[in-house]
Amino acid sequence: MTIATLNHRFDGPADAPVVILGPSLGTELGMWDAQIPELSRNHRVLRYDLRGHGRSHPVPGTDSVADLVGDVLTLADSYGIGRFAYAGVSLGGAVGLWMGVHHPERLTGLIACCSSARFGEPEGWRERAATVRAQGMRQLADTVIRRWFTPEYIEREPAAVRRILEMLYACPPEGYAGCCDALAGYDLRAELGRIGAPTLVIGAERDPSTPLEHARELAAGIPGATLVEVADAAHLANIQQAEAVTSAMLAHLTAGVRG
Ligand SMILES: O=C(O)CC1=CCC(=O)O1
Repeated sequence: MTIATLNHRFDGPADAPVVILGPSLGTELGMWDAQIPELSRNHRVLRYDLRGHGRSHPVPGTDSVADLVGDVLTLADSYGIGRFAYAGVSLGGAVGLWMGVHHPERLTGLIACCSSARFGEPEGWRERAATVRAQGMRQLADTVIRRWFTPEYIEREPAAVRRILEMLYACPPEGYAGCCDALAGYDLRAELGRIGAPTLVIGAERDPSTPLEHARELAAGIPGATLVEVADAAHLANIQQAEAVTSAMLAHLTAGVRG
């Protein structure tokens, strides 16, 4: 396993319970900005960039979700953070789910937003990795963004969409491709029952990347999980329906986690 040093940022009171926020493929820690004012009132919020994304350095070679989990645990260890709540969007959620199966002792609670136990066929991810390695991010970004927001939102909120598109354009192709390789090898379907942390699953009604069935499968497979289905949002529901997602997260972090 290789470990990367992750770019990260803290918000909120130093003595509050810690929640770590994991971003989705191709984005940066700023994708959580809408959640920070509320979450950081009573939590110490630690956000990070995935390896090879934003200001985190890439690690050459094929990545696995286990590697991405190792990065987060190493980051937490470097601050002496033993136990924490973890919330992630999409690939960021997969990092939390994998942690829930393999490192349950670290988690007080878990939130998986627009995530999945398996993100489609491995071959699709290998092809996507090859495409960005050969052609860069530009073309792919213009396609992918249409799965992240509904057409109405793209029309109504061009500045918000542009900001996320710029993250995708700026994502180093090798960092992005490495995380596509990690997604290709990721399949937690048979292991969801091992997750013991109190878990909230958030799905979005109009998410074409991880359709609602993925959220329902997660909630059905994780013992005691709560499912919240968010209306009128595509894949980046925490941005498109920031209020609904933030309040579901806060309710879980306040009442649902185990100290
Ligand atoms: O970018 C996509 O197509 C959807 C996605 C899968 C994993 C992730 O983080 O985003």
